[in-house]
Amino acid sequence: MPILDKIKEKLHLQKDSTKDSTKDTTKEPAQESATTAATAAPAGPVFDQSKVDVIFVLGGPGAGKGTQCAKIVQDFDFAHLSAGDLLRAEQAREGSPYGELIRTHIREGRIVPMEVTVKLLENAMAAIIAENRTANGWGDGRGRFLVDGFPREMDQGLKFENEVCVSRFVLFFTCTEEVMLDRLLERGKTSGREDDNAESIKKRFRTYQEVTMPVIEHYRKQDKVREVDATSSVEEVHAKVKETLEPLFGLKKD
Ligand SMILES: Nc1ncnc2c1ncn2[C@@H]1O[C@H](COP(=O)(O)OP(=O)(O)OP(=O)(O)O)[C@@H](O)[C@H]1O
Ligand SMILES: O=c1ccn([C@@H]2O[C@H](COP(=O)(O)O)[C@@H](O)[C@H]2O)c(=O)[nH]1
Repeated sequence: MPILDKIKEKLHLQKDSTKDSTKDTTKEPAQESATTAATAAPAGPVFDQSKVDVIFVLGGPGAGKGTQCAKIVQDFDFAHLSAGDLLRAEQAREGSPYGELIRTHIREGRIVPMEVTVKLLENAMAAIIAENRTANGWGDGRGRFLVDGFPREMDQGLKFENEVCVSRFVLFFTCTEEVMLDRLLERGKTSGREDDNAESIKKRFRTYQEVTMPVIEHYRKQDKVREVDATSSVEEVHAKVKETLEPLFGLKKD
């Protein structure tokens, strides 16, 4: 069986609208299925953008996306989902049929087939929303997510926005390759990541330039990019991020 079909089958990629706690449930089931059958159109995003805020967090490898997301969740009521972390967890999960596929893609700096990543993100969002958090922007099917390191390619973004949730905007961290390389080589001394070595980093930079930068340009044309220079210290970068987010979301209440 082709690998993508195998992935779809194993991850149960057929839409399950019963999981959706944010959708309009007032329609009669018969009416719903009749509409679906008549138009055969996709059901639309699982999560309603008026209830669920998604910020895509992008920037080159080592720009500091993960570091800044960790700081954002200290100040704001967001849940942080790193696409790379979800993939590494799936890779390490005993019995996962995708372990080897994910490992080789990550080592080669390539993008894992989007079906896997989009489903992992959707599942993680659904699980967090089901917790019914009481924080600002949460509860009753609502939620706020930083989706870190995603979308890495245009098709991923389109699939996520068509099937999971439309994003609010992209938080884009800019940094020079020279600085990012230094950071990643330093991180590689302790991270245990198979892709924090000079050879993989070079490939990741190429993928970023060729495949991910067009995603930024796409959202820039829609005026959906908030850009932050990430070359300065962690605290300085965070201060700039805070200025961007505070008027929109308000600080966490202690
Ligand atoms: N502003 C900063 N100044 C100095 N070092 C930083 C800064 N931000 C992050 N770092 C360090 O650089 C390394 C990479 O940061 P981080 O993991 O946050 O980047 P990333 O963009 O998430 O990377 P990747 O895409 O590879 O996961 C880490 O070791 C982190 O501690
Ligand atoms: O949407 C995604 C995100 C990540 N990957 C793969 O994971 C590695 C590491 O990602 P980090 O964000 O640096 O943790 C990345 O190089 C890709 O190989 C992906 O395929 N799709």
